[in-house]
Amino acid sequence: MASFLLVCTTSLLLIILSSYIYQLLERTRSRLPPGPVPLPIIGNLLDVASKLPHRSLWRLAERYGPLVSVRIGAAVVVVVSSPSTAREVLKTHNGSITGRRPPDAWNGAGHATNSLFTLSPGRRWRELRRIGAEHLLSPRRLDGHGLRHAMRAALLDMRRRISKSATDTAAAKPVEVGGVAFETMAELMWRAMFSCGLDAATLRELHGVAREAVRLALTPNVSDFFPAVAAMDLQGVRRGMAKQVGKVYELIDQEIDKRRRAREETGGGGGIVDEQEVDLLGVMLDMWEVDEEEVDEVVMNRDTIRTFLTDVFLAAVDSIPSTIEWAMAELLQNREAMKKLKEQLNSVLGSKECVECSDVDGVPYLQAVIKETLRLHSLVPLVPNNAEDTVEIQGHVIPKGCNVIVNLWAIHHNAEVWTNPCKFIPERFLQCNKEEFNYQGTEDFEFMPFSAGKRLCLGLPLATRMLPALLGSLLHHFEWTLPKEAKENGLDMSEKLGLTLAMATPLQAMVKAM
Ligand code: HEM
Repeated sequence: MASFLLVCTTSLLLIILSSYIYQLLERTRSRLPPGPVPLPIIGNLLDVASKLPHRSLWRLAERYGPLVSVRIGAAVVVVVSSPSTAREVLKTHNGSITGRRPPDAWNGAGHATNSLFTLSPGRRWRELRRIGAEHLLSPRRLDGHGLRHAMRAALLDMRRRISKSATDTAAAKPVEVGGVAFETMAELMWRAMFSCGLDAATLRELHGVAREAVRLALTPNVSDFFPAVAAMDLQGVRRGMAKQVGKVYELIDQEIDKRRRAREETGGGGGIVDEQEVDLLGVMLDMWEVDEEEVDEVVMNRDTIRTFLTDVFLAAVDSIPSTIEWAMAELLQNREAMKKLKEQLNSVLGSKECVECSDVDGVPYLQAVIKETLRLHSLVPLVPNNAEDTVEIQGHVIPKGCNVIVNLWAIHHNAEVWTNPCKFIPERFLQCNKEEFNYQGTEDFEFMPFSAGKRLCLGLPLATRMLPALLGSLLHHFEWTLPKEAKENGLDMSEKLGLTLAMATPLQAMVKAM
């Protein structure tokens, strides 16, 4: 028995050693970008494993250069960390490096099958993306009557809610800034999707669901690095995600059923108020009905509707509140910037009851504060792609099937591009020509919080309208200060990475009505 065990152990060690040597030789032969030497089996897991991978990958780039390759379990990953290498991925070779390999979590409830975030750029992705960009989240639709009305209603509700805390001076308690922004965005999205508001219990439930779903979405998961064991879902991440996504599906299904019944009763839309017919669900149901008649071209059905609406809902209630929270945290610590911004808002808005998106176009410092927040706290720090063909970048080979991560956070902190990259200086966006730093992914690929190329964020038109309107509203109508404890001990600015990069300790602030 002992000799049998010895033979088994020796064989196992030999297999591990030879696969290790093979990996090293393969790396030299294949002209992969440089990187740390991988260990047997786990590869470079120890070099990159961290709760904040954008920072550990940034440190690797400082040592090995703007193109680094690492091996994590069975996967080869190339990390891109400079404007010039990002241009190669997001422009020159954009046709070949926009594939997706969805994290296993996204397979929960089959979500990845129809999710724009995880579909590879085939026909289904193209069609869903076109529908999203042209019909659902286009500037024309967002500036149309229905959505402008929903935005206004959500902002007025926010003002009312904060006013309650602001006037209750006897028991003045700090307000959770991200929570307020979450409620506003959730209300807005529900109105935009279904033309109805959310009751307090559903709002609370959705807050819990969103928090858990964004945590699970990118949780480091052994199933992603060792696909051979993925079916077991050892950490329960896929099951957890299925549960959260399932709750949103359930609420969306109820709205779909309600609307379909109403359409049947009124003979296909007649009698239903106009507002409902132009909301996102109304537009998607119209497409579904057309698709049902043309059986060959089915893109829209119950699955695609609920996946799309779940995606945009979660993206909006996570990304925009997190950005607002970071911006407020920076402004609360930088009283000069806060004062300057409030003065500009005051001179442009005067005593306006509600800040609308169109008003705040004329407040350059507000736009600069938002850009600087998105640079310093890059909300989506890492953009994952998959190479669908082998390509060559700056003399290195990126093999087909390899994961290619663009480290937007590292690019936004590149000291060759940004003076004092770790400091909050909104003025840097005022000193340059306006076109130079638009949001569409600049020509020089130095500032691109929404990424660039074919997979540029679909929510960009909504985000660039809601961010200034929301931040402008918070600041124009209220006076904000840090709670006593944060004033004395400093604010905890540490990060937590979920679907987006959020503040690890939710920001609390004292508020007074103006
Ligand atoms: C501060 C706000 C936001 C930031 C910084 C942001 C950033 C990003 C980034 C960096 C990507 C990855 C692009 C790529 O793969 O190259 C992305 C994708 C995406 N975003 Fe956003 N986003 C924001 C808000 C939103 C909102 C509000 C929505 C929806 C209403 C949204 C919907 C999407 C979708 C659907 C994709 C996937 C696009 C695709 O792969 O085709 N985002 N976003």
